[in-house]
Amino acid sequence: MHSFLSSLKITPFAILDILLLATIIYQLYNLLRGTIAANIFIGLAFIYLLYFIVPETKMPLLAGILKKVVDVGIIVVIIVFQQEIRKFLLLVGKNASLQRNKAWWQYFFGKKEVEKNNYARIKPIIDACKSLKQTKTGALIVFAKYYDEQFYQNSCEVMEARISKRLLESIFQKTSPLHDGAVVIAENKIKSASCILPLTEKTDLPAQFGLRHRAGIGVTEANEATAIIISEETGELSYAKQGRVKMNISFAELEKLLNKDF
Ligand SMILES: Nc1ncnc2c1ncn2[C@@H]1O[C@H](COP(=O)(O)OP(=O)(O)OP(=O)(O)O)[C@@H](O)[C@H]1O
Repeated sequence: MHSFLSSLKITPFAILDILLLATIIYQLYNLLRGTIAANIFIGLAFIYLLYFIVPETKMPLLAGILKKVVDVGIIVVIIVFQQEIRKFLLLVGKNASLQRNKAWWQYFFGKKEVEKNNYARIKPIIDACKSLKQTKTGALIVFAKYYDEQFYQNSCEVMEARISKRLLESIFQKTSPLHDGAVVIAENKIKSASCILPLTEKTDLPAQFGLRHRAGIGVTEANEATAIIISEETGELSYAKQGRVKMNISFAELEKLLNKDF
């Protein structure tokens, strides 16, 4: 035991190695938590475990089949977890560069100035949400950190419009041809409206969550995006980020969240 411990060298790289691995496992856990993919992952982990146990029990047929399954395991993992791998890579790549830009901006222009600019940017959105809540008009507003043309444009009406309270109100009016689906905001513009988004596959959501909420959560799982969901039934505001949702948030909370994320 002593010689085992003394053979372990704790170098800075070993610590970095452990920290990186822990971060990757944590991000994977976040991506898979509460989804069907989590059950598939457990199933695959179980098969992998059997692959190690069965040869010890001298059952050649089962061992042979398990070996064949594990041999093509990596291909199975890539196919089954295609969406999750995409989300994970997006998270690793795009988020890192965005945070860096924000930090540089704050360094040069000071935090106060950034907050002031941000408030001017988010005010029309908050005002629109207040009015939509009051009139119980259902709405879904997505804030995409990167506007993935391929992802959004196939299912959306392209807008490229300046953000304004009245425009957002008009889009979500029940008589508007664009009211069905989501508005996507990116690059400080309303990029598109009437977007059909992927629905979350989560099975542990509140019973009152229908398609609008599922789409709002789904888009934040598939993309580097956040979403405001206004319920037509109750007028309640929810905020989705990285596949998780905060329900019944106040406007003060919304302002804080948008200040941070938009
Ligand atoms: N895939 C989708 N992408 C974007 N929007 C969608 C999608 N599917 C449905 N919607 C929007 O959700 C509306 C239907 O909402 P539904 O009543 O099922 O949702 P909900 O989550 O219960 O919200 P509410 O509380 O407003 O009823 C549709 O009219 C449409 O505008």
